[in-house]
Amino acid sequence: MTDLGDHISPRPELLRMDRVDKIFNGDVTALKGMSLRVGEGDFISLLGPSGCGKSTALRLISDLLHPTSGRIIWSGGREVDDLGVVFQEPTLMPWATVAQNVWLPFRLRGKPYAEVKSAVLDALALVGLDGFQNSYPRELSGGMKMRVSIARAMVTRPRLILMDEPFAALDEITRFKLNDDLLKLKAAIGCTVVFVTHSVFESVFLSDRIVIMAARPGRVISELGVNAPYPRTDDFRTSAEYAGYTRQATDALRTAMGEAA
Ligand SMILES: Nc1ncnc2c1ncn2[C@@H]1O[C@H](COP(=O)(O)OP(=O)(O)OP(=O)(O)O)[C@@H](O)[C@H]1O
Repeated sequence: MTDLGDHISPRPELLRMDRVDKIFNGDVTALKGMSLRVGEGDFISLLGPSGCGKSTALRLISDLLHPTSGRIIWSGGREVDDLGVVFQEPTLMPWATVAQNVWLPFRLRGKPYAEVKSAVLDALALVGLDGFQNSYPRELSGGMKMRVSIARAMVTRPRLILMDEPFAALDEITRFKLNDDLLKLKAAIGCTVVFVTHSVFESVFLSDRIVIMAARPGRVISELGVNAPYPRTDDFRTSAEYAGYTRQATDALRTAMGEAA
């Protein structure tokens, strides 16, 4: 399935996975022939059963892993500040304050706190944590810790944010709230998001494109465009249109799981 998404995403290309295979230890085919076009400003969800290679795809895009074959090409090349990553666990430093945690990507690039303080405080304000800069992670709820993790990922204003099931461990109400806020944040900073999830509901609410994957070997089997306008609110969550998209995504996922069985 090459040139996937060329017909669906009209936006300028940010990056492209071109027939990427990833084989671990010579015998585990985590991904086979994955092609994906990511457009500037897209919100793409990778949806699929456990083991279909969703996290492997994110790690390949973030350069933590290298393809066994195929290529990942950034249009116009990639700068160090172009990428932010959010994992399922907030992965905060417990001994450091919220502000020090969010400062980390700058610190790793040798930038003193005083120089980037306003960017750190802006990022915290954008995730709804105004005034929490001197708190420690242990003083925060699970949802607030995830907000810090998101602030850290976007503090350098990356062009692309990769998110690997960031809300899976949260209760449903907190998850809804973070879904709402993530869309607002994306609109505010104008970034592109590639988001991994097991949840059909979450993928439909957030995405303009859902890439459905199957396991053994991990591969893309179909793509669903969600052509509902942003901003999306609770009205969208309770609409017939939303129900229709969740039905289509569920059917596609069922096919993916059937193919994998
Ligand atoms: N470092 C590794 N070494 C060997 N095999 C690996 C490695 N990382 C992933 N795999 C295997 O590659 C396949 C895809 O794994 P991956 O974690 O990408 O799937 P996933 O879709 O993200 O799964 P989940 O939804 O459970 O997180 C699995 O069979 C997994 O066991």
